[in-house]
Amino acid sequence: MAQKPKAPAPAAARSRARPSRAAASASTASGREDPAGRPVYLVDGTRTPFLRARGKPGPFTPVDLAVQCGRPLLARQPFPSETFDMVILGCVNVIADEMNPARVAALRLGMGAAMPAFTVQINCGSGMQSIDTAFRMIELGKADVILAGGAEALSHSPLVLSQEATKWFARFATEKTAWGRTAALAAFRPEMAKPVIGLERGLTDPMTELNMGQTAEVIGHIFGITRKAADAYALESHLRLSQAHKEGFLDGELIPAVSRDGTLYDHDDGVRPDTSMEKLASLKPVFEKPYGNVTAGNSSQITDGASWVILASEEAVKRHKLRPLARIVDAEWSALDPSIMGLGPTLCCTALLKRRGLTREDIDLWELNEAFAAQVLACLAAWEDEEYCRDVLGLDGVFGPIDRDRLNVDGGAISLGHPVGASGNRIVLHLVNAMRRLGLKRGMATECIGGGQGGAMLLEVV
Ligand SMILES: CC(=O)SCCNC(=O)CCNC(=O)[C@H](O)C(C)(C)COP(=O)(O)OP(=O)(O)OC[C@H]1O[C@@H](n2cnc3c(N)ncnc32)[C@H](O)[C@@H]1OP(=O)(O)O
Repeated sequence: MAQKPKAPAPAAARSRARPSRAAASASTASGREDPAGRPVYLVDGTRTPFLRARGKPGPFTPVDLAVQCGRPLLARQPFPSETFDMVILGCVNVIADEMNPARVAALRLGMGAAMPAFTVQINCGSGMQSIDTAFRMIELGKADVILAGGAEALSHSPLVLSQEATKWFARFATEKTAWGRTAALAAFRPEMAKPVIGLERGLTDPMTELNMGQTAEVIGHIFGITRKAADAYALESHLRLSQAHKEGFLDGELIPAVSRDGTLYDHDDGVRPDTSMEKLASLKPVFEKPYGNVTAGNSSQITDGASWVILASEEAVKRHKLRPLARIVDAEWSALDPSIMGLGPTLCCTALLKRRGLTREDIDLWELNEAFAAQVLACLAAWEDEEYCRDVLGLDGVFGPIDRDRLNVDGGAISLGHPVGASGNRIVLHLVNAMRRLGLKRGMATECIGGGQGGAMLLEVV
């Protein structure tokens, strides 16, 4: 069993009944029978460079990002864009002039006025949910070719005002007399102008009032993840991504973007090849001061970016002579206490493998979204913890270790950034490309989801 850290428990954990390894009342959708429908293939995909949010709105809105990597993707297909049956886009922070960004993106991509499109929002699971929804539609014979993506511009996140402010604006707008408007004006209080979702971009769970970093502190504490282990994980993430850039491992997947003023954005700008354990150790905890372990260096970065994949049925693959990259085998979603949301991957991956009659050893490559180093490491520790595996995952023995050489081999959200609505899509796309490069067969992409959920997708290279 992992050692408890010497520092006091994070305030987030002390201030409420601290969930133990076994306390998670968790569920998965695994009761569902496998519909054993038509095979579904991932045939292509692209993403934009991931660009750090730098305190002011960046060069691209969510739809701009979706269009930037969508246009070259559509252009390189052997069929016209009207062939798509549907466009599905994950986006968490939709901006006011891009309501239903899926549809706005489809129109701006020139996919025709008759192209149906909808947006999905399940926080950090949005970009993977779009793939799962497309997968199920094709599997059930409701569609043949779907464009499924995720787009997020955290630098453009709208500021959301309180219900009190909303009521005040409604009252002011509907007062018909000068006296009524004056009375409404007199009722305005400056604190009403304070956004309830502000520059922290909705990264606080509304039920527990813990922000995402605090939830990482909680599970890091439960599983005894040390600061040194988290920093070492973060350092490796930067080294792996910078190596992947150097070796051209991201070519084909990463598409440069050009802003309206003509500036070219052709690389992920969050990666720090020059970081070191010393530099990481010097950073102060951000979410639990002064004893926490989660810092700017071992957290995912706040970033803008988009990613698309194309899914196709077997018939569509034959008809358009497409080259499938992988088959989507199955997907699974789980839910758990929001204050330990980071453990979501342990539930859905375990349930998914069980349903498929597979074990951890059958998975050649893993992409586990790096929300926080402490969160990734807590998942790995949970899978090796007998009590957790028995009481929460319902296993007879431990799930077992995941080899670091098979996990996030080209870095992840700590070095690359985490545009929340896009990341789930990117990890699926990258998993497929990395498996093909390494000559591997079966991979799992998984992510924790703010609000207390987890998502997992199983793919096989064809
Ligand atoms: C379900 C889920 O997926 S939950 C996850 C959802 N996403 C999140 O919650 C986002 C989590 N991340 C964050 O909130 C933010 O990145 C924070 C609050 C941790 C940090 O934000 P910022 O302070 O803006 O980060 P920033 O990148 O500016 O780094 C702060 C400092 O650390 C330094 N730093 C950061 N990383 C490193 C590094 N790897 N090496 C050396 N220095 C570093 C920076 O240089 C900077 O120093 P400076 O102020 O002297 O320039």
